[in-house]
Amino acid sequence: MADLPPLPPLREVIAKHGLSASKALGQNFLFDEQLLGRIAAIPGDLDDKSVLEIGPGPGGLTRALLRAGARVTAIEMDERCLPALSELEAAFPGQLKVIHGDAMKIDHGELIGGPFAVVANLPYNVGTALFTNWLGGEAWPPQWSSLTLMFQQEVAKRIVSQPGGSAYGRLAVLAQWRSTAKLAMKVHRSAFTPPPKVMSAIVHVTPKDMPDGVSAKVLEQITAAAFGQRRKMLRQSLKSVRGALDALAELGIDETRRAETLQVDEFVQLARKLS
Ligand SMILES: C[S@@+](CC[C@H](N)C(=O)[O-])C[C@H]1O[C@@H](n2cnc3c(N)ncnc32)[C@H](O)[C@@H]1O
Repeated sequence: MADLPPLPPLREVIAKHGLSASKALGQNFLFDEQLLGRIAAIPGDLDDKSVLEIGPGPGGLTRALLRAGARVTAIEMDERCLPALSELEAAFPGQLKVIHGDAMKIDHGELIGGPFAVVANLPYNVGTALFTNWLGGEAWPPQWSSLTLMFQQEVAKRIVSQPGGSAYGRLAVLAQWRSTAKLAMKVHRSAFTPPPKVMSAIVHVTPKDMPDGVSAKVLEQITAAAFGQRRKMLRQSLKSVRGALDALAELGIDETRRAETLQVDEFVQLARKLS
C-alpha cells in the first residue's frame, strides 16, 4: 500500500467546515481514530474492495476505510459535509466517490455495480429501515458480502437475540434465517459527539445459503402475524395466515406455544410449508 496521506484531526475538520451536529439528521460523530480503525477492521481485509458507507458526515469512518485500502462509495444527505469529504477525495485519489442524496431512495446495487461490503455508523432514524431493505426480498445471495453497522445497543441485541427473551422478534428472524448475525463491538455513548442518550453496538452480518423452497415474502408474513400478537398462542396469532394452523400440526409444532419460543428454523419450516 502507498504511504498514507497525513490528515488534520477530525475536530479541526468539524470546526473548519462549521459542522454542528444536526439532531434531525441523526448526527452523532466519532472522532477517536483508533476506535474508527477498529471498526473498519471488523469486515476483514478491505484492500481494493468496494465498500458502501451510508452517512459519512465529516468522514471519520471514511478515512479509516480509505486507510484500509477500500474503494469507498459514500452516500451523505447533509450538503454541509460535502466540502470536508472533497478534501478526503483529494487525499485518496480515485478511492472515494461521494454521492449527495438520501440513502433510502438510492438503489445501492445499481450504484456500485458489483459485490460490496457495507460499513456504516448509521443515522438512527433510518438505520432499521435500511437494514431490513438489505436483508429482505427474494433475491439471494445479495450483492453485499457483509454488513457492519452501528445501532443503538437495544436494536443490536434484537438483531442477534435467540428465542425465549423479550428481545427476540421479527428483526432476529429476518437477520438470522439466511444470514449470520454477530455482535461485533459495544461502543460507549461517550465515544460520540454529541453523546446520544443510549449505548451503541456494532453488528456484523454475513449472508449464508438460503434455505430451499422458502419464500421471503411468506416468511415475513408469518413473522409479522406471529410477533404482531406475541403474547398470544400461535393458534390465535397465526389464525389469519391461510393454512398456518394445518402446517403447525403437520410439523408437530404445538399450537399453544408463543412466537418468541420458536427457533428461527421452525419459522423457516413453517414458511416452507406455506410457500
Ligand atoms: C451517526 S452520523 C455518522 C457520521 C460519521 N459516519 C461518523 O461516524 O462520525 C449519521 C450520518 O448520516 C447522515 N444521514 C442521515 N440520514 C441520511 C440518509 N437518509 N441518507 C444518507 N445519509 C444520511 C447524517 O447527515 C450523518 O452524517
